[in-house]
Amino acid sequence: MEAHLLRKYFIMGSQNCDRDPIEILTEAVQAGITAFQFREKGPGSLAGLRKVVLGRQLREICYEYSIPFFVNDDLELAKVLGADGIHVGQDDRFAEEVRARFPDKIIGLSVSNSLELENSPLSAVDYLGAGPVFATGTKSDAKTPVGTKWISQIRKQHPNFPLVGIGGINTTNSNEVMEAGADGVAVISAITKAKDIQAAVRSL
Ligand SMILES: Cc1ncc(COP(=O)(O)OP(=O)(O)O)c(N)n1
Ligand SMILES: Cc1nc(C(=O)O)sc1CCOP(=O)(O)O
Ligand SMILES: [Mg+2]
Repeated sequence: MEAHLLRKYFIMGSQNCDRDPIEILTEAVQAGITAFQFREKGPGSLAGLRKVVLGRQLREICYEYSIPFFVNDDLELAKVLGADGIHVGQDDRFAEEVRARFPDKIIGLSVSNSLELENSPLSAVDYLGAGPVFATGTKSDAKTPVGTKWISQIRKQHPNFPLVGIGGINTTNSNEVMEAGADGVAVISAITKAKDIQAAVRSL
């Protein structure tokens, strides 16, 4: 994949939103996000048909603005929505299985420590999501923050592998993540909770 697509990677589900998710994503794409992940998960999230209906609307916005659209975890949903990519974690479906099923989609994999990295099938995935870099209140089962050191360690081991930092990243600390060697930053609350999404995306 082209690593520049990871530069400002926005992740969102309706459970992250205090107002209409369609409005939030529209403002974010207009402000210059480079990728979007639909992560409808956790307390307050939609299920079943309501999840699919929202996913279709968000997918359409990304299509209109030529932004790659990813689905988190849910392979069936990714298929139904015609997603460009899928993000899976260490506790989700095996990345090789996802690759076998979706040879043409962009596949992202989470890595939080050296053991996970060593055991990761890098040949089956297109980018790594590394974190949580900083403490996050958004994901209740997030691991202990690993700091920007984790980003620089991965970058040292894999100089050219597409890499995005995630977890507690905001407009004031995103530069640290970039300086450590990431190709980009993946954020939820830095955009969903921003008073001015245009300014937030610009600063990231
Ligand atoms: C870009 C990106 N990186 C990491 C994650 C986290 O994935 P995972 O560890 O599977 O946790 P959940 O998001 O499924 O709760 C991600 N979603 N995106
Ligand atoms: C979805 C997710 N994954 C993480 C990981 O470490 O893998 S942290 C996280 C939540 C990111 O939300 P915020 O930008 O609001 O901190
Ligand atoms: Mg997951």
